[in-house]
Amino acid sequence: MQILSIASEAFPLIKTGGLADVAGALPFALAEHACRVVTLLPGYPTVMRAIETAGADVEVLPLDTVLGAPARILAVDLAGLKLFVLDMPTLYDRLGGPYTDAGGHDFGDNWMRFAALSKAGAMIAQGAVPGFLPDIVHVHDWQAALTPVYLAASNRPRPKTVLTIHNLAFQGNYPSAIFPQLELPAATWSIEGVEYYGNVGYLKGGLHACDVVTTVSPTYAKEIVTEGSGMGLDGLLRGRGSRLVGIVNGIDTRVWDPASDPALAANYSARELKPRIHNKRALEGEFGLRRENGPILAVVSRLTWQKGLDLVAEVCDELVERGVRLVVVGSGEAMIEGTFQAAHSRHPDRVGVRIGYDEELSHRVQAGADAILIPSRFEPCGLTQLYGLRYGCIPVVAKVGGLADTVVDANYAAVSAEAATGVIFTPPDRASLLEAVDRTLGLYEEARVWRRMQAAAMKADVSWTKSARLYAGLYSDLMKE
Ligand SMILES: Nc1ncnc2c1ncn2[C@@H]1O[C@H](COP(=O)(O)OP(=O)(O)O[C@H]2O[C@H](CO)[C@@H](O)[C@H](O)[C@H]2O)[C@@H](O)[C@H]1O
Repeated sequence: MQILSIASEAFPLIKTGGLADVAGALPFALAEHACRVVTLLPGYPTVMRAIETAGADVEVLPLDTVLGAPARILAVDLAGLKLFVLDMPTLYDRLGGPYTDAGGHDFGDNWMRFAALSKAGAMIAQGAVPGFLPDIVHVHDWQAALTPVYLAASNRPRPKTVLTIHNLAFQGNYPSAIFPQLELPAATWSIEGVEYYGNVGYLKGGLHACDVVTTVSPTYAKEIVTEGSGMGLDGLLRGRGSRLVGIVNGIDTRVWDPASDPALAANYSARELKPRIHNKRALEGEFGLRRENGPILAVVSRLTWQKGLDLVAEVCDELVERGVRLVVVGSGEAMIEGTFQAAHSRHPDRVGVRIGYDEELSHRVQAGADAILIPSRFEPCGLTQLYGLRYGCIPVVAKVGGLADTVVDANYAAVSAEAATGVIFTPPDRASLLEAVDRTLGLYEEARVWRRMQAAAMKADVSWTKSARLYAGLYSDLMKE
């Protein structure tokens, strides 16, 4: 099967969050199921530089103008991924990140940048690149969600389409004034098309037009059809019935492997856990933490309301009172960043804070901390708890979305059966979080129980194996329709 995947980021070329991890790892797992995936990415400067640095062979393929501007497709193999890169310097060759300028503000023309990505994807899906015709088009999030809309609106043969929701909070809604520039037929300005309460809704349009909607965990698939968690799209999603499927994310177990990870001070495994302590000592050094025997709790995350990190920021003093040391790596809302920094000033050798994004450091934190706090208010899947499991960094998570699907709570029965892999709490509020921390500290005190939990966590299957099989099955069912 030939799959065209369309995403606005893919690890290791460009990453701001979990979408990149999934778009970068799933193609490898799907290869085991005879799916050949080519991923279409925008030609951001980092992507173009990576191509140049690697000295990779680039095939340049002409493309008709995309939304009125000249464009071309580069076909290249990079970091093991087969890529199409949409080279449109007017849209992508600029300073900043994939979505924001150097000051962190959204680019004003993101509607055009990602409509162009979607439109180019639709053109490729219908044979614009000689010799390439996909069986399935798999698009990710609002940035690629217009591809199924363009395809459904065309009267030429088209492949079947799958749209994956990684986070319903980001929908790509824009004023109606942009509609004429999207080059969509007038009929798509409708309730079955992209019209969304008088605006243009990219995700909304895609959710209607695609053949199957998937999201990244079974529990999130159930949550988003409810009014409380559907973010305005629950009615539409309910209407899709069995065409909405939850498939839990895996992780790239080659990149995330404590036994061989080059970022660590010492490698270790479920069988040989002892060297893990060297990573803890190294983490204490790196963050200037007081060296002692108590636990280190960690946060590696966007510092946002979604992730519930205002809750952690507010209880830093209580954590310190309990003898906990805390390490925070992340960036996001200024209030939360400031609260963590203030906690660091009050407790410089107990609360270590690194504001920013650092991929290697995130590996060292998972290897050196004892537990990772993930008190998300909603979480489609979550990957940091999976990294935590793999690295024996016990996840302490809110009972939502994929967190509930991937962690086994250390209740009495699970601990007795040596099946517990973490601590789950609900609701995501300050009191429950502190209770969960107390429970975690109690488990940590019992060294044998803790070691067994670490071993169970590290043995949990967090790979893509099962889920890649589900995606491959979904694709082949669609092809038979
Ligand atoms: N400061 C920092 N330095 C280094 N690394 C950092 C970092 N901050 C975050 N990261 C990394 O970014 C990724 C975040 O992935 P998540 O799945 O936890 O959340 P995200 O909300 O981005 O993804 C959305 O999409 C994914 C993929 O489907 C879903 O799992 C998730 O629930 C959904 O919200 C992880 O790889 C994490 O290690």
